[in-house]
Amino acid sequence: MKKMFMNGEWVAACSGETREIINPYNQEVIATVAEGNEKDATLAIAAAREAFDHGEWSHWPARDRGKKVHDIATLIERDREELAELESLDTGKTVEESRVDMDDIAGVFHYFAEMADKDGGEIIASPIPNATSRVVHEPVGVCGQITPWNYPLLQASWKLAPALAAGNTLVMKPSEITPLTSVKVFELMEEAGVPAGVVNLVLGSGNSVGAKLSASDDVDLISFTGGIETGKRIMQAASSNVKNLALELGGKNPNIIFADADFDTAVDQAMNAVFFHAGQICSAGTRLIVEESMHDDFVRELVKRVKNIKLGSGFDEATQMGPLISKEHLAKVVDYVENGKKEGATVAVGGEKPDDPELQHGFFYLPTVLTNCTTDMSVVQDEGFGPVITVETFATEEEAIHLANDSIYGLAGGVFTNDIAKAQRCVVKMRMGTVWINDVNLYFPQAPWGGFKQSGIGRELGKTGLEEYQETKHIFRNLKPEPANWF
Ligand SMILES: NC(=O)c1ccc[n+]([C@@H]2O[C@H](COP(=O)([O-])OP(=O)(O)OC[C@H]3O[C@@H](n4cnc5c(N)ncnc54)[C@H](O)[C@@H]3O)[C@@H](O)[C@H]2O)c1
Ligand SMILES: C[N+](C)(C)CC=O
Repeated sequence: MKKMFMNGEWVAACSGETREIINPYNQEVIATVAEGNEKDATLAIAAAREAFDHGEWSHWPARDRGKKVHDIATLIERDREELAELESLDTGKTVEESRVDMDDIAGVFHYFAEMADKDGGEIIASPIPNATSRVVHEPVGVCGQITPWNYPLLQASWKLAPALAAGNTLVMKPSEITPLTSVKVFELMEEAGVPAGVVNLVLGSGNSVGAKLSASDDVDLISFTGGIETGKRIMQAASSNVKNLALELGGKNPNIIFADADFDTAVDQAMNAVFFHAGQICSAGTRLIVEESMHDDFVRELVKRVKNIKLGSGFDEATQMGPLISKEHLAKVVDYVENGKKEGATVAVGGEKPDDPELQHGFFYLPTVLTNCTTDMSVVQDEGFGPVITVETFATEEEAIHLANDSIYGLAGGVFTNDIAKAQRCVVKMRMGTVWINDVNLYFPQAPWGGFKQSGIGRELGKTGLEEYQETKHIFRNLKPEPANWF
């Protein structure tokens, strides 16, 4: 049984309960893990609180903390293949995709390790004579970190690395469906010699462990990646002690395709945007907004290529798309498409589960293109989180921008055109945290990631990703103390 990590020890759940982890490709049990609850969360929070309030970690020289974070990255690189296979077993994504994730993850740890000792604070020009004014950054304290199932270790790394580099202590709760690589990375952090109590892992459900982390007065910051409704609940719970809050929520991401775009690139990237990891990506380009004059050619080519996507086991090199994460999620995607059909969308390809006998034990759904879509349809407005792309058309640049912005979300979007001035005009008006020109779904440690509107609050990665884990302190020093004689 996989255990939880608290105060430097591997422990079972207080209740003794366990949970079975299922392979979404064939529904086989791949692991049994401890199933913690509020009591376990309380113990982990206490360990993190003690380590922050009375431990040495937050007072270590920043350079030494950076070295420790580098060591974690090196161990991830050493165990890259094991981690990638574990991630694919747990999520169903292809091992090739998981290998890319592991390289990204090691890169994130190296990036924040490098940043750990680069901040010397700032001297302010004091408006008061005979005084100095200095700004420094300090760790926030105890951080609660809650992650989703679609990119289990990648999303964890975006939280763990900056929190540690900045000198915080933390309690992480991974998704209860996909905890395996998080357990492994805590083993690596133990091996790297991160002091006891600094990093703590509690496994269990959102309603118990996650809710406890969000509401506890002993937690100073909550960083959450997941769905919008959960984010709203966490935001409410976090108000109990006015926690610092970072929310990375969902997206319904448009790709505007102008008729002057490179045709083959645009078709190819429209597919990359949505069919990686079966569309279970927050920034998946699920909403195609295509210029009227090229619509028919574009859809014809798209459908031709989508028909050839090979579904299967993530461990088969020929597989291009794996299953959805669970039976429940598959049922949601089925309903989502059925609703779209009722609203008038046309299924150009897909639109059902595959009938291939080899795929009947997994949670598979066919890659799907829906045409004749309009902005008022639920398939255009709601995040389906499956391999489903909707197609709308536009006649003018203004209309394309209007459609792209017609959403409660604002995570990411793309523009495909060979007219750079046109691209720049669109970028300025698109209300999203990331906009790609002639590309899709790119992210790297140096650039901030996060959403406008209801896609979230705050930014991970980049300089801002470290700042989320820092408090800012102003230190004023009077060089000529004397009575003010006001009273
Ligand atoms: N913006 C981003 O960078 C980003 C990245 C990845 C995923 N996501 C989003 O994540 C969602 C998919 O992930 P999911 O289905 O795991 O999301 P989810 O909201 O169901 O769960 C996410 C995490 O929250 C926990 N949780 C559930 N209820 C909770 C509660 N009441 N209090 C505290 N924690 C609770 C879950 O156990 C899990 O660990 C999608 O909407 C996707 O867009 C966003
Ligand atoms: C943030 N990202 C794109 C890595 C994963 C979103 O689900």
